[in-house]
Amino acid sequence: DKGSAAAIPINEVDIAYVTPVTIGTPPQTLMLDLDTGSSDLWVFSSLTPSTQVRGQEIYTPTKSSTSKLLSGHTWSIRYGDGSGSRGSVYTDNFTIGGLEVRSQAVQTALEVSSSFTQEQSLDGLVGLGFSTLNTVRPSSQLTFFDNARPNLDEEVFTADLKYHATGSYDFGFIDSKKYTGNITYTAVQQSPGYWTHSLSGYSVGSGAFQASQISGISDTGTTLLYLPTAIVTAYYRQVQGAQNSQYYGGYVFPCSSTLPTFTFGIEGARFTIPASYINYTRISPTSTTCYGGLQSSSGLGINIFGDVALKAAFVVFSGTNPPRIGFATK
Ligand SMILES: CC[C@H](C)[C@H](NC(=O)[C@@H](NC[C@H](O)[C@@H](N)CC(C)C)C(C)C)C(=O)N[C@@H](Cc1ccccc1)C(=O)OC
Repeated sequence: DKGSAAAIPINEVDIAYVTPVTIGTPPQTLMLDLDTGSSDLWVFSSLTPSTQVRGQEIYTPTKSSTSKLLSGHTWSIRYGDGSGSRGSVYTDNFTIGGLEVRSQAVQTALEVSSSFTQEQSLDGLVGLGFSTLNTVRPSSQLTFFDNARPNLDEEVFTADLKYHATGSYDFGFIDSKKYTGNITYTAVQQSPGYWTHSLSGYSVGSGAFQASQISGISDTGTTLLYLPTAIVTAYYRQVQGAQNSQYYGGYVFPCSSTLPTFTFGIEGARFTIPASYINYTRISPTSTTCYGGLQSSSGLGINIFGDVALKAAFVVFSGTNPPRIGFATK
């Protein structure tokens, strides 16, 4: 078995990517954020208070002949950006890109935080982290990937996220048309449940490569790239007028500044993030001050290789034993 689906940016600065999925019988289509940084599959639903729904598509379990309440089960999740949601649980048929899982746990939101209400193009998340992170209690549930794995041609899924364009997620196969050269794999530490791995180092612009093991998580659900302060300050030292703003909560610079590229290593391979990906967004529509796509991880307690980095590569999440992650140029 295998599947392939679009990864569509939800706004003009790629703040997140959504993928069409179908749930239930007859199929209900929702646009969900496939998130390797968490492991709950939750959706806006008919149980979500209408005051918290603003334009999202909802899943209505009572309209599906194959839905079943997972009685007595609840969930509650908090993300690194402070957002969160909680609710009850159904099982139902769930399909991404033609790949179906029967009796997938679909977590129906009874409450969502305001940032989810405000994001009207995002109808929920599909957690693709390791199932150990799932928050359903009293019994935790398996991710879509863990449920699909026994039927997949190959125990992998791949992410081909694109800058200001639609990319794709593939399940069960590696599409050789989507990358160039070889895939470089590196070991994954699967506890506590993120896709945790190391970079072999970095370079700023045409500067020398600094070899150093930098551990972090590859997280398709996080927009930006968060690295240790020393690396981030070395980068912005090359940017005219850059400053670390308390007010804006990170590095900002004049939008007209010339930014260097940023290169990260995976084992012996090198991946270069174009300057345009790091010139992330104006701090307001009419401002000439811009916010960087590379920020310090010091407040997070974890380095996060988010979309700004991932969209510079073709990424293979391999559920083999032991798990590993692969990067290729494209
Ligand atoms: C089950 C909880 C999941 C795994 C949650 N995962 C995350 O927060 C990770 N991914 C975050 C998501 O990708 C998020 N950006 C999706 C959007 C649409 C809201 C972060 C760390 C990159 C987590 O670790 N939450 C922390 C809260 C946290 C994390 C980081 C920093 C500060 C606080 C927690 O509650 O752990 C039990």
